[in-house]
Amino acid sequence: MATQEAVIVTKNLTKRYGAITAVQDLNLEIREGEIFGLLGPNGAGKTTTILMLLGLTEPTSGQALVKGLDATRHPLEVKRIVGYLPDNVGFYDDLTARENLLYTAGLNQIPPAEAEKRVALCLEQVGLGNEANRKVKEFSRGMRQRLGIADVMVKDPDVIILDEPTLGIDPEGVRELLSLIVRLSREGGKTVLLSSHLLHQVQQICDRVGIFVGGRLLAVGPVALLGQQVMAGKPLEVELQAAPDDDGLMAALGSLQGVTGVERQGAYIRLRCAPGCDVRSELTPYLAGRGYTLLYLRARGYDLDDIYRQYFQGEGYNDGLA
Ligand SMILES: Nc1ncnc2c1ncn2[C@@H]1O[C@H](COP(=O)(O)OP(=O)(O)OP(=O)(O)O)[C@@H](O)[C@H]1O
Repeated sequence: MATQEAVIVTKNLTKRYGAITAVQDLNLEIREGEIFGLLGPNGAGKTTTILMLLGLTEPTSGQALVKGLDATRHPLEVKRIVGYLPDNVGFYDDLTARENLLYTAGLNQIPPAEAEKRVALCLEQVGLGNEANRKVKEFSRGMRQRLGIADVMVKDPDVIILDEPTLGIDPEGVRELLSLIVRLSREGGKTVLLSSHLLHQVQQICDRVGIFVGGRLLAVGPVALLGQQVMAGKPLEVELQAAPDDDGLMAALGSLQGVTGVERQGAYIRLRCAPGCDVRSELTPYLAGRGYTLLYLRARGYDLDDIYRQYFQGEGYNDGLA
């Protein structure tokens, strides 16, 4: 569980590449044991931020601190406490999973007997215990990512940074990977920073998210709170499905008091409510009284896709980033 102690802190962190400002005045605090999602489209500055936190890129101005250590001044100490999974993790394809992790253990000066134990445990933790002696070239992308997490775990870091960890993995693989990340945080007490543009996935596991666009952090908080902020003062829109889905249903919905608009959107019907009005609690009895059954109901604007879109629209971005 997250405590109040900040493990990752950035203070007016800024990085310019010539005329391009990749990261602008970033002020962020990530607490111990927290899973924090850094969200943004390609080019938002996520990777640049991560590289500055690891001491791999020098900030133009400002500071990146990990457990109080300035990443620019103490890159080696920071690397000791941070495990980093880049978006394109590299392994020796002709070596087995176990041999690859033993190599990492060696680089981290873990004594051989201890290394054998840790490697076996890490492979077990990521569900690759039975694949330890298979060559990595036979692994799927999902297996490689899990091996990447095992590789990060070998040195038992306090902080884990994952750059687009779920990219290119099938839905089942994504589920496994996300539950693994949650276990590392909840059971292992690790602080996790992950970057992603895959919103539904991040929404499931992050305690807080930061929305990052054009090098600037536009909003930070738990997903539910960001939803409330984005939607404050706007009329409620709900999305629903009901059966039987006939013309009478549309007419009935249109005559419900407090509804100002009804339209079809693909498989769903979208209702717009009058300002300050919320018809959700009335819908089930209202429809049941007219012979309809409510099958699905959701308030729009409160999940991460909607929140993200609102911020992008404000910044001149458009849809299609799910
Ligand atoms: N070494 C570099 N030299 C010049 N410009 C760079 C360099 N690295 C990044 N940039 C620029 O900085 C901006 C932020 O890039 P960054 O890779 O941090 O974004 P990102 O959010 O991680 O995106 P992606 O998901 O595509 O990796 C981009 O405009 C990019 O072109």
